[in-house]
Amino acid sequence: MRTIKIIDDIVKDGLTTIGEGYEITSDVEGADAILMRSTDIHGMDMPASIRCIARAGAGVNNIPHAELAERGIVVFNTPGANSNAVKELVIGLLMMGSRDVLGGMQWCRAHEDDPNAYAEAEAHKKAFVGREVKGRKIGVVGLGAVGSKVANACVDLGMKVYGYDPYLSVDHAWQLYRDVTPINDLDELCRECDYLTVHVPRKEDTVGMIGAEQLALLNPGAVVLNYAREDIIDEDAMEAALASGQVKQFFTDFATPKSLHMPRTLVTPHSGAGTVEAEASCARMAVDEMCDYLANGNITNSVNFPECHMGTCRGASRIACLHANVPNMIGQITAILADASANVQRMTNENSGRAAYTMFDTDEHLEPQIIERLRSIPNMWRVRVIQ
Ligand SMILES: NC(=O)C1=CN([C@@H]2O[C@H](COP(=O)(O)OP(=O)(O)OC[C@H]3O[C@@H](n4cnc5c(N)ncnc54)[C@H](O)[C@@H]3O)[C@@H](O)[C@H]2O)C=CC1
Ligand SMILES: O=C(O)CCC(=O)C(=O)O
Repeated sequence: MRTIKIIDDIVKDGLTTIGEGYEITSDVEGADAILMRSTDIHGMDMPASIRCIARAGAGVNNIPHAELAERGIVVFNTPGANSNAVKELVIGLLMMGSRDVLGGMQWCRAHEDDPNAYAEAEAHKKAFVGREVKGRKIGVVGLGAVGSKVANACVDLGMKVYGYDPYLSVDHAWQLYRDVTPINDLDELCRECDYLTVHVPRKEDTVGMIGAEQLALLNPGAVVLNYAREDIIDEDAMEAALASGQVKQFFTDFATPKSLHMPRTLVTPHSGAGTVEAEASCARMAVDEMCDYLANGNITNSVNFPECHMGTCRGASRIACLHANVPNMIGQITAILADASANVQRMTNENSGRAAYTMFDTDEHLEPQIIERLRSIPNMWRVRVIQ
């Protein structure tokens, strides 16, 4: 029986794909895997039993995945599974930033006991006049699963859409409407934008990438949205831009001590992906990735190990080796197997960045001392006997 520790609220619907042979445990100690969402697990004592962590969501800045790779722990995420939810909210907020919907509603509520409210509303409605987004310029920073959908939806709204993404994947490029104009320079993208929205992961080169300089390039009275991570946009710079009127309205999904006190800032409680559909599809994808890894060693959508698929084991035994991406690892593995006269049925090796993965099926079970020899190869992070 394999055991899974669930951190965070994972919707029941998403757990339905956990098949037989798995049980949910309340104790992380001794668990095989962790299923989680946004809790920050930096600094968490990670038991040696944990083989993988599946993050039901896109961002993995809450998980020390590089460090965990070296402990042989595979970290998965669920690319694209919640992107439509974020897109829909961003488009809704774009409208809120263009028409004073909230101000108008608050005015009506404040007049709930006024018998003349109906007539007074007609007289007051001018105070809530907005502008249309059609024909306005929007800059989209990051054109991945979320950004590409936001950009396309803005084209559908008749906006002039510009996108900045130096690492744009071929898949996402294919999905982009041809009316989205790619811009190779961030400052150029920001220049004279009426709207700016960020959809990049939190990493070294994205933290604070929108600062005072970029905000100053926007058209005065611009609307800015941050549904990526709290520090992609420099908060001090944003506060100053809001105070000067350079930014008319700021929407953010992150209730930081500062954002909650900034003028003309509307904050949501990290609810960009908060739809039943997104929660279920993230959970299902995370569960599928986790179970396929635990049962078969296959890796899909890992952020710290390469993609690797060998179906189900057809031999007597399947062994997976998680190791550093350095020369002569396969040479050392095969030398040990040759020494043991082990017949390898199938073998695959993949690498990405600092990590590599070698998986093989053998005709017979390997003796424990052979497994120990594999484990003792320098730069070998973990050897799993899957079957
Ligand atoms: N508020 C919420 O509930 C949610 C927030 N997010 C956040 O949004 C981020 C993006 O999500 P997805 O679109 O699903 O991820 P994704 O990985 O599909 O897209 C990210 C895009 O950012 C681009 N990028 C990376 N570095 C860049 C840079 N320096 N400059 C410009 N572009 C850069 C990548 O090339 C990629 O195309 C996530 O990492 C997460 O932090 C995602 C989903 C829900
Ligand atoms: O799990 C969540 O609720 C947050 C979603 C998110 O931020 C992400 O997918 O990156």
